[in-house]
Amino acid sequence: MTPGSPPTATDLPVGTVALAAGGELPAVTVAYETWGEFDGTNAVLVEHALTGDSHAGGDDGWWSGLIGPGRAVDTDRWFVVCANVLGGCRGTTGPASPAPDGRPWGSRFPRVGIRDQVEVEARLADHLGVDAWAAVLGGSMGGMRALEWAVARPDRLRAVLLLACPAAASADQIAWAAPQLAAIRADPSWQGGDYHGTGRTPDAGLGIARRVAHTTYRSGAELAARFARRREPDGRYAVESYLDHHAEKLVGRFDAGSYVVLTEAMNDHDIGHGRGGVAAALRRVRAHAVVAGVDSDRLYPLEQQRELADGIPTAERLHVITSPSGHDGFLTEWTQLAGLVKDVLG
Ligand SMILES: CC(=O)SCCNC(=O)CCNC(=O)[C@H](O)C(C)(C)COP(=O)(O)OP(=O)(O)OC[C@H]1O[C@@H](n2cnc3c(N)ncnc32)[C@H](O)[C@@H]1OP(=O)(O)O
Ligand SMILES: N[C@@H](CCO)C(=O)O
Repeated sequence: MTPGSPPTATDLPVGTVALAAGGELPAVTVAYETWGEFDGTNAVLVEHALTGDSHAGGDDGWWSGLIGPGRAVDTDRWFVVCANVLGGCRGTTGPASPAPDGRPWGSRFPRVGIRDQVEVEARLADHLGVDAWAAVLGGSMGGMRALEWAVARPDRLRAVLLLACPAAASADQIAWAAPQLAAIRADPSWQGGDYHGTGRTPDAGLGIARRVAHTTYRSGAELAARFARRREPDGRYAVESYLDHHAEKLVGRFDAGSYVVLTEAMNDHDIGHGRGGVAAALRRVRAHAVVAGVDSDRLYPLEQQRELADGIPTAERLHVITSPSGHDGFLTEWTQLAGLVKDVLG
């Protein structure tokens, strides 16, 4: 494929995955896209967040401002790979996928973690012939996977960008996830997680989850500046209408079962578990590390990225992204993100 040409999208079977917490998941498929041309040393892995997918680049990708010819991740130079995460709903095996018996996994889908997700990505790297990534870049849940790469497979990446992510999910983050999970499970259409193929989907529950989550992804100051106490012609507060819109969009493009699986994977994230604690785990990192947070992020506050920057021997300092957009700043602040990406890619 020639640099700058359209992405290639592929489904790759990677076999049975032995899960870090026990048990196994058979017949796993990973869906991924690539941009640019592989020369043996120039592969960059981009890790998506909770509701993202493999479509990071191109003109309509979720990181389109950063990935493409002449952009910070220049696809004329770098071979960019982005895979849909294990447990997701965009091609990689998740609860909506058929199990080996042909029925959807549904409630039978096991509890998978960030470590399992990275194991699947490592098999993809093996398939692509990538011995070591030039860099792994990720924010939020994608940052958790990038960190897992750097800690668990230090010889398989030369640089890492960790954006708006923690060493371990905090009580506050698990707390914000709790009403989201409860809303989905309380929806009568959830049917214990076995709603796939029944013609009923827990849209109301997923929509409530997104409203809660999206509020935590933005800052109070931003909401005040954008919406204040204004109302829509139908009487809803403008900020309610905004959340309704984001709920409706997510319901239209995402599976509630995946939302539950991935939210629990984030809750379970603890880079130090079984590795002598967070500090010991962070000391394993050898890749050049750039760590950044968003100053207005109330969900993954800067203290968490400071812990990473202080604990990772190869991280020089904490970079602070200035943004009114809260946690979502890692998806919107193109100019500042481009500077960080250039720093990582050297
Ligand atoms: C493009 C894709 O395919 S996305 C698929 C992959 N998705 C991901 O990776 C998830 C990551 N993305 C996201 O979470 C979000 O889309 C973000 C963070 C990028 C959005 O951030 P921003 O660009 O700052 O958008 P913002 O939060 O201001 O929302 C804008 C939307 O709100 C709508 N909106 C604004 N005010 C109101 C209001 N009062 N009432 C109703 N809707 C409103 C806008 O019309 C706009 O709608 P649109 O997105 O359908 O065009
Ligand atoms: N807006 C992001 C936030 C999660 O980090 C998403 O939907 O994936």
